[in-house]
Amino acid sequence: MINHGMVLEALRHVTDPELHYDIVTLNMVRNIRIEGDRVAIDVALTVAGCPLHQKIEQDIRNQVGQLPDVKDIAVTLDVMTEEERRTAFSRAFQQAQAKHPEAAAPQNAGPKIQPPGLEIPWSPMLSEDHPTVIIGIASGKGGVGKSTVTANLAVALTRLGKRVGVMDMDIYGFSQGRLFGADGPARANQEQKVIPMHAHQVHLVTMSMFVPKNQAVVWRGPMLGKMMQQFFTDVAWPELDYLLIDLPPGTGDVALDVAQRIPKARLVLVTTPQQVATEVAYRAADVAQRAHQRIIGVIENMSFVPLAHGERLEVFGHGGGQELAQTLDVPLLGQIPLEPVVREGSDQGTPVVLSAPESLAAETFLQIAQKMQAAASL
Ligand SMILES: Nc1ncnc2c1ncn2[C@@H]1O[C@H](COP(=O)(O)OP(=O)(O)OP(=O)(O)O)[C@@H](O)[C@H]1O
Repeated sequence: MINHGMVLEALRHVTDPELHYDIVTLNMVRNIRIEGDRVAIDVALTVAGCPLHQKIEQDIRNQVGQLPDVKDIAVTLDVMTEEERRTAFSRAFQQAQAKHPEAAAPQNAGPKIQPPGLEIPWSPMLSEDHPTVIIGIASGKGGVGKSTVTANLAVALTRLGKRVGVMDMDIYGFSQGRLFGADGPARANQEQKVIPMHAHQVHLVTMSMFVPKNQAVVWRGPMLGKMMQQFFTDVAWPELDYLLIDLPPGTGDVALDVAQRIPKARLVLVTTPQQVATEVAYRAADVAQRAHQRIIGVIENMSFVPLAHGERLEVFGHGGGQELAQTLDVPLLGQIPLEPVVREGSDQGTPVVLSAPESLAAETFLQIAQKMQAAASL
């Protein structure tokens, strides 16, 4: 005789291909009905039009089909309510924590997970009158050096005596851990909140603290918004003068979430001198401006290779940053040279501002940090 417990146990072997946890743990199984040798299962998917629904359905059929006496399986797929999605997300987050038992708090519990929701203030840091200045670092295109710029500006700000945090919201391409040479799973404090990593005087929270090494994150928009919320609510941020948020490239959900949920956040756009990069950056800026987000300046990265006698080799063309800044009517905060020391510093986990402080790039980062400070306070 099949019973409810046997079906549930079989379903524990079905994994959500995106969240990487089983569908029972994630609260995706809404209902199981058993009539003789017939089993009907109702499953709620995290988002509508989930492209992986066929795989989930097939896995359910495979697993439940292995139970003795099961002749017929009916699977009904629906979409989670907002409340169910929050629960699924929280559970995925908790599971990620549980996978690193060595990171557990003294009482052997993971960081507390607040059920995300508008009713809970994300963080006092977000209120307009809180002194922490929040700056999102954005780019239109990937690969223009946004993460490198974020890490170096953070370190440059500490050199100016500021207390700085970095929130790596570049969820798909998270790299801040590597750039800061910081590794290891999330650890929790007595209040069960995540303790940011601390490297080169910067407090850092990044996805690499929550996912196993080399595992890609394929969560979609709504989940990413929740992630950002948790990066505020469930992290024990210390007192900060600046919080820099490394945003994913483009104009995706996270950038819009920042605009809508953290209206006090300022935005800095990173581009290369190339026309195409500038055009894409402009589109990102356009979305930000329409969401009433204040852009405080443009940074042009990989502007030129410095040659002997002050000459410059403009590998990626000329003028993109200036043009973008003019179009947006904001200052061009600086032009960072393309220098091997920048990449080398990043690869070794020490941003160039510290690894080669005498380099032109390091000097430029410090100047930009000063200008950014001034621009953010206006
Ligand atoms: N000014 C520079 N000089 C030399 N190398 C640089 C410079 N800026 C960035 N790089 C190198 O370019 C590569 C891309 O940089 P980075 O990962 O910071 O880009 P990104 O815009 O954050 O990318 P994505 O958005 O795709 O994650 C890295 O290897 C980095 O070390």
